[in-house]
Amino acid sequence: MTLIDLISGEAEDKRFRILAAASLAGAANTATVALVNAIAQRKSGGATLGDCFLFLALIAVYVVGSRYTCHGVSATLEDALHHIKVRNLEKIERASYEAIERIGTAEIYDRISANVSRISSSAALIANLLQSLFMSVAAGLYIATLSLPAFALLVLLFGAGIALFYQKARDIAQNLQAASAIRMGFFEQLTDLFQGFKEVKLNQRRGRELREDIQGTSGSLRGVTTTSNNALHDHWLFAQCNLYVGLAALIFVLPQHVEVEASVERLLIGGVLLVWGPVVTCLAGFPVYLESNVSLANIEALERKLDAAASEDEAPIDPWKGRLTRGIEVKDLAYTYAAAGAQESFHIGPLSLDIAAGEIVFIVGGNGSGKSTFLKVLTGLYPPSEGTLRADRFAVTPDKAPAYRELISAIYSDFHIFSKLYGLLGVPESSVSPLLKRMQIEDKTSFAADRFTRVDLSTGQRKRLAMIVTLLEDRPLCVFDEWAADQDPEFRKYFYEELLPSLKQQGKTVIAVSHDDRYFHCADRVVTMEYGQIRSIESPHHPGAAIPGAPSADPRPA
Ligand SMILES: Nc1ncnc2c1ncn2[C@@H]1O[C@H](COP(=O)(O)OP(=O)(O)OP(=O)(O)O)[C@@H](O)[C@H]1O
Repeated sequence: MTLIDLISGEAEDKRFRILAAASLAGAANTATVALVNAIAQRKSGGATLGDCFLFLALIAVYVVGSRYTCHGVSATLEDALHHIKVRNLEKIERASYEAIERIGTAEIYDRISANVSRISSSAALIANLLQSLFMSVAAGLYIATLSLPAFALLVLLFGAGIALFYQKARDIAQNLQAASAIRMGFFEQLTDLFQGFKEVKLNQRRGRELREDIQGTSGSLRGVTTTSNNALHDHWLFAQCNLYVGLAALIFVLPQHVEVEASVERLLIGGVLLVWGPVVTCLAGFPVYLESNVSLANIEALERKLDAAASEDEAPIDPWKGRLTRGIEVKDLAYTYAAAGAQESFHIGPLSLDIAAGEIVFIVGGNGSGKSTFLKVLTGLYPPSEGTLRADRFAVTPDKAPAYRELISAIYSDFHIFSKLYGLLGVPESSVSPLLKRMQIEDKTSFAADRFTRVDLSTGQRKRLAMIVTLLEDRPLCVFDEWAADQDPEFRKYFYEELLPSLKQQGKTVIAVSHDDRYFHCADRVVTMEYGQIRSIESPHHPGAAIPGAPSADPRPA
């Protein structure tokens, strides 16, 4: 799709009015020049009062037509871009977490913000282009009325020039596409720099090496952009030469073959100069037009990826209706990350585990044993590659996964606190304040107008804010990934010995990843993971008791 297709599709019934306004503006502009030419050619008398009125009327038509065209194109383009953004946001919402992780945030940010802005900046260009096009047509007709052979000669010359121009434009578009890919790499490296700024500050060599990499990318970008700009300038020169050829043909070639009066000759030259203005306008805007088309192609490519990633129905099947009464059954469940290069990708499973409603289960194990990955599968973020996940005996299939996730309130290790309490908008301050007190952060932040007044707190305090959100959500299944890791000893004790039991008392099921072995007794069962497998399932309240389904063999891969 090109920029013109986009605007044309969006304009619908406005399309005709915009085209009519552009053609009126173009024709009025041409007629103004023709009128001035005609007055200048008069042998006697000069301009009349009628000429003066006609002149003013033509200017008025031009102003009204041009204004309508510009405003119409700009509003239509902004409407189209707004729809693109809204459509993509909906697609992002319906895409699986796994797919968004794979696509990466750099590409999505770049397409939905930078590319959309680039297209937005071309509205004036398109409006000018439309008017210039009609002006060229009107000027062509004017030339045709003066001399048909001159008209035919110019159409032949300009037609050949335009065909060559567009042929070459394809190479430039490819260059612009390459520049766009490099620009995204540049953006990723800048993100790396700012996210790791502390680390860069502590290590000059790291900073230097990262800067060298970013400079390398910037250098590549400079190379590709310079090539594109040079090619565009060469194009512009070529088009200018094409016009000179047209003028030369009229002055030197035409009179050799066709009888042309001197006065007509002058008018013809005036006519060509009249075409010159709009053509130069079009040429000057050509780079922006090409770049906008590349941006549009990028957005379309992202949309295709999001379409392929759309795994979730807007109206999922919901057999649970917000309740979990029996529990969760995991049967031979496995998940494998997508392979990255030659390295074998990590996988968990096959895992089997039953979690009864109201139970507190700790998932423990060494770093990289697959605990967080298991939690993501358990919470319906990653679809199992094999096996089944059931809640209250209903299989969590893609058509039910969104409803299943509504049973869960989770604080992942890379949790996020939203700027507003989305999902809970309208919750009264009187419900939040006691929780701020309970989490001992009432002197650090408060709650007003659907948001916490401050969220720039310490990691442990931010986790307490996340816990407040969980408590407010009041869902039957609570999942915590190393929540206590950043808490002081006093609060860690509070989490294990008071908070978790109180959740259990409310009938909630709790699954928590933990490294705090001194609190393992707070769980009903402790599931130990190793190399993506369950190594053991123990019940701290019944040590040594045989746990059904607990594997005993060494799970390490052979
Ligand atoms: N997004 C990802 N893409 C590909 N592989 C991943 C991804 N996230 C994790 N892994 C792989 O999965 C392995 C297990 O990671 P996971 O976070 O599940 O471990 P963990 O047991 O929670 O570790 P820790 O105790 O350190 O938090 C990692 O070693 C890594 O190789």
